[in-house]
Amino acid sequence: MHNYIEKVLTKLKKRNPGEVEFHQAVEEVLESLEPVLESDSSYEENSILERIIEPERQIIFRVPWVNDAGETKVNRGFRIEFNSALGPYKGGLRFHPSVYTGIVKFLGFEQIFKNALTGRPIGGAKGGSDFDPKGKSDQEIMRFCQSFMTELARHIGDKTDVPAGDIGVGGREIGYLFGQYKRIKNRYEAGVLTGKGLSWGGSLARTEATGYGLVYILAEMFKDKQITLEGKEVIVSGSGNVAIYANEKISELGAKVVAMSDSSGYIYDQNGIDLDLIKEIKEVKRGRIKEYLEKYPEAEYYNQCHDIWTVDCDLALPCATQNEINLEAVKKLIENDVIAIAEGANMPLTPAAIELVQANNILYIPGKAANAGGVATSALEMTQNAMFAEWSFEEVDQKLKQIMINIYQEASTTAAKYGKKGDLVAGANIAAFLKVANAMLDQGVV
Ligand SMILES: NC(=O)C1=CN([C@@H]2O[C@H](COP(=O)(O)OP(=O)(O)OC[C@H]3O[C@@H](n4cnc5c(N)ncnc54)[C@H](O)[C@@H]3O)[C@@H](O)[C@H]2O)C=CC1
Ligand SMILES: O=C(O)CCC(=O)C(=O)O
Repeated sequence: MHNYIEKVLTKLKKRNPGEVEFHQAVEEVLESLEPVLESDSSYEENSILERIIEPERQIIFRVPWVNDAGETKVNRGFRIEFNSALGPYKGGLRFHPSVYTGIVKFLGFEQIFKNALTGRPIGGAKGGSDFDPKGKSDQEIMRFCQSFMTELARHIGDKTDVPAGDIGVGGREIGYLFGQYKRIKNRYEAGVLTGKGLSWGGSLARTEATGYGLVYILAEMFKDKQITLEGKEVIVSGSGNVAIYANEKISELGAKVVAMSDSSGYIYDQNGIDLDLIKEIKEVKRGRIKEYLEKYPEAEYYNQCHDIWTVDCDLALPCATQNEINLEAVKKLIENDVIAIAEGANMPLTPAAIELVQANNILYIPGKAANAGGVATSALEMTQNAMFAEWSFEEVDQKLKQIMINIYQEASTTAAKYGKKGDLVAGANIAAFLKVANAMLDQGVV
């Protein structure tokens, strides 16, 4: 490993003890930068790595709220404003009990590079809370969101920092957050959040964008490799926003999704998953995936969500959460002759899993390229808000598709240029790094 990278990683671990997901995300990016650092010493001379791994601002705050039983609860809120070299901070909010600084920092760090790949003028950020939305009433969710925004409001703005959804934060939560922001600021600032409702500043196709974008980039890679999607059997983990719309688009293109999951287990339906039923269970009833069996008793349910990767498939689309595919899971996928893995989730493969995937020449698209369609469409939502315009579904979808094609081509050509032909991890990391690092050089020591 390049001395400079090794020195920075050692310092990172010392200064951010215990934040293992953050270490993992940084290590993956920095390791691919070796050819760049060797060919241009200005990054080292200007301490770009030391600066790029240090968030510009970290906000941690108390979120008190009252549950339906009248008890006062306290959660912790986070917003990590990581890098603004390319534009206002941009990235989602995650509500999940596992959220702590290490998770928010890994997600914020990934977001810097993902956002750079979209070609839109957006910096990187992430936020959230250790609040668990599971089992909470609508009123409890609203009170929590209002309390969360009461503090967050002072830190964000349409030209400062623009949050959106992530795990546990969808259209309902964005609505409550936006309502409270508007009330506090006494100003209709549509561009302060993305993922809004269609009648109050949201963009058509933002709901579908991450899942659709994932399939668009996969389709572009398959076109390049002359492989067809038609008839392929697919595993999509998760059954939330990304998973549902990845399923929708890949099915439309002729593939068959045979397994989906939630945090309690997974279902296998050899006839192909009935997506309308999944939407009903997850988007309307907010229920568990197991309820699928009530309509399709011949389908199978297993109560270990991680075992979904033992299902025979051609394509694996992890769309649930970080580190959901470990070495053991990848061995199983390879044994079952998987052709390609594309990451809808952020960092779903462990480092050992990625290494084995690459050693076996499995086609692989890393999350910061593969799931960039969501944030890219958020940037399109910001553009529409700034222009007081509303584009049609087809117009946004077409722009999204073109952005995903561009990301694939940029990652592929950059990989080849730096001697890593076919390695989209290196290609995506290097292409994104060059944009952000060069902007930082231009802007001086800030
Ligand atoms: N929503 C967006 O626009 C974007 C989301 N992502 C990433 O995609 C992933 C999913 O996010 P969303 O779909 O937005 O969240 P969501 O909250 O809509 O859905 C998450 C789904 O994953 C399931 N899940 C959680 N832990 C699981 C586990 N260990 N095994 C199986 N299923 C599990 C949940 O039950 C739920 O179905 C996350 O990694 C997120 O960071 C990435 C880019 C954009
Ligand atoms: O739309 C956005 O701003 C953020 C989406 C997101 O959280 C992500 O890309 O991981």
